[in-house]
Amino acid sequence: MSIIIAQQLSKVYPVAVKEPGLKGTLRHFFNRTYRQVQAVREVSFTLEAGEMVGFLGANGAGKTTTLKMLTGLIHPSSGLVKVAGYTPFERQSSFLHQITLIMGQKQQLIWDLPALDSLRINAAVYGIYDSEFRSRLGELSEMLFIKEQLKQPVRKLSLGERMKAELLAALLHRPQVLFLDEPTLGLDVNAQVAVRQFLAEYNQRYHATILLTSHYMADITALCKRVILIHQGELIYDGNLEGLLERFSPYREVKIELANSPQEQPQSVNNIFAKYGEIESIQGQSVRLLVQRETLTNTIAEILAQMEVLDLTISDPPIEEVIGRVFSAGTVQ
Ligand SMILES: Nc1ncnc2c1ncn2[C@@H]1O[C@H](COP(=O)(O)OP(=O)(O)OP(=O)(O)O)[C@@H](O)[C@H]1O
Repeated sequence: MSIIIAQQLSKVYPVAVKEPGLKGTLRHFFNRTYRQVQAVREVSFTLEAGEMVGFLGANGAGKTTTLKMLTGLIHPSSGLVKVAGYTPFERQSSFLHQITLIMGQKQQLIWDLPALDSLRINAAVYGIYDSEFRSRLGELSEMLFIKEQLKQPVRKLSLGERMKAELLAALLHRPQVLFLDEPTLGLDVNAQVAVRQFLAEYNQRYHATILLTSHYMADITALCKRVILIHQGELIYDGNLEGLLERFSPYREVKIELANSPQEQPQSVNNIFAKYGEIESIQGQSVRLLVQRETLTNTIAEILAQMEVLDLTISDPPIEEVIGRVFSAGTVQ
């Protein structure tokens, strides 16, 4: 059976509406009116044990709301949600032992204390015995390359070290299901890579299931074969990364290195290439075009027949660009 099941999951937030000024405040006090914000609308998906899935969406798409429903922090307005066989919002202790929620922008470690003290508190909360605590601490700190820093007050740690300590704290009870909301937010490139490597290793070692949101596509491409995309609260794609490119980008990027610089005026050069596809740039002998996938083979054959070409490469446009286009389009067919 799937370890995560979301069926027709919806969340509507009632938001109090207040007119400006004193009159508005008084009216609001005696007769409160509400507006409904549909944050998530009939979202359905399942995850199998051991899967690592990217959960993508623009700001305000409903990702955090969905994660909160999956971890039982909020009730769904309608729909069904099961995680590891439990109904999350019942918040049973045995359920909480199986999951963790890590939010990049929130911290659970106590700021003025060494991380080790917070870890000991967590161990006590989860009923982890001392010998087991030591062994898990040793294992996780080795995987995260953090040890001595755990003895310093958290406020003195770098952002990357703090995130590692946060991960350690969140995983001490060895959860099977990890919900990660922007775990690499604000980290420098090296720290991002370290967190990614750690997550991949945790997933492998414990066969853990991971649902991950991130605005850094590098996190997703490095870790997730499958992605779920939500847009304005609705699920618009669930499948592999390559399929996402096919579905939302009907183009491929063609880079051509010509043997000679075109002799014609810039406008005529544009006309020559415009018939092959959308011109991204023409700089000296280098031309970049977006060519429709269906016409790609014929177009390449024609270019090679018509021009002297030194080098030609075909690639998918960067995934950030494709997703950015989907989100900024406002609507998705
Ligand atoms: N407690 C709340 N009360 C009212 N509206 C809310 C509440 N939490 C979220 N919303 C609204 O629900 C929608 C979805 O928000 P959510 O935080 O789930 O999006 P998100 O995809 O996580 O965005 P981001 O990437 O910016 O974190 C937004 O329009 C947001 O304003």
